Amino acid sequence: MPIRTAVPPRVLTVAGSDSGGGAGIQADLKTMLAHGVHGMSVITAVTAQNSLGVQGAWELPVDAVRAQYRSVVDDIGVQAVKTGMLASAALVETVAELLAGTGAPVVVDPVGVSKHGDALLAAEALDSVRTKLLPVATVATPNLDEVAQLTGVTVTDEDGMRRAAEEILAFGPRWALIKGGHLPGDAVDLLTDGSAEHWLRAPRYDNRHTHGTGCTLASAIASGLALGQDVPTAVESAKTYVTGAIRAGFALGGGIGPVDHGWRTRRTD
Ligand SMILES: Nc1ncnc2c1ncn2[C@@H]1O[C@H](COP(=O)(O)OP(=O)(O)O)[C@@H](O)[C@H]1O
Ligand SMILES: Cc1ncc(COP(=O)(O)OP(=O)(O)O)c(N)n1
Repeated sequence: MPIRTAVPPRVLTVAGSDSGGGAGIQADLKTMLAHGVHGMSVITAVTAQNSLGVQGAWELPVDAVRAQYRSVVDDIGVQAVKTGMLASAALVETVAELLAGTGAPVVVDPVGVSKHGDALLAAEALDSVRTKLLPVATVATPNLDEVAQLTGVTVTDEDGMRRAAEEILAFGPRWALIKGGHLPGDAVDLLTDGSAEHWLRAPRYDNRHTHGTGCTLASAIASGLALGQDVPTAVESAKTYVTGAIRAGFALGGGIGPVDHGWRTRRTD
């Protein structure tokens, strides 16, 4: 007797591997599993990484990235894509060119620097992110450091988040989600398409184990879009998921532990 007949939506992450399992491809696939979609990956770079930082990083050749993408898209198909660490200008441009033809919604997390301050994108790739990658994004999800790198705007308050969103939207994504996770006070993010404004507010959890927050949020948004949600609904629901994961983040190693991607299955209260 067949066990199941329904095929889950397929979501692709194009990102780097985090050996510690807290961010990157590993966070993305766990988040996708938690959302009931089928997660797939195009690995752009391999990092040696743990709770203390990034000890090494190696990019894959452009041809290896292209081949992984074609393998997945030409046979299996995708309902949404998320991008993360792209490492170099050549990889940013290759991925942007591939994504321009997908037809699926694309969530771009313009990963620049890890929480420990390790560079995950070459400085000379910033212009390719602005001119090639952001124009193909359905939603771009910069944190405030990435806003500063990409636009030169230093955000210190909610008005600054509005200005940052305008600058990011000028590069061409349909929606900008400016993450205010690095500001003090409540964890407030702004989602806007230039007309509608959605403020997402959550309590700030005083938990140092927050490795992988940005990857988790972007993958949860991509999962929601693949499930057929509109952008504001997918972002609201992703915010609820990442907030729960941060609240449940746990200590691993001697530094910053990961958020708990499985919090919905482990919570008892
Ligand atoms: N301590 C915290 N408590 C609750 N939410 C947080 C906390 N830190 C970050 N967030 C939220 O996590 C998400 C990811 O934001 P952020 O940490 O700024 O991204 P990144 O990992 O790219 O630096 C955002 O929704 C942000 O508001
Ligand atoms: C391989 C890899 N990709 C992305 C990141 C950054 O992830 P993020 O979710 O922004 O989490 P923090 O590094 O800020 O904790 C990464 N570290 N590694």
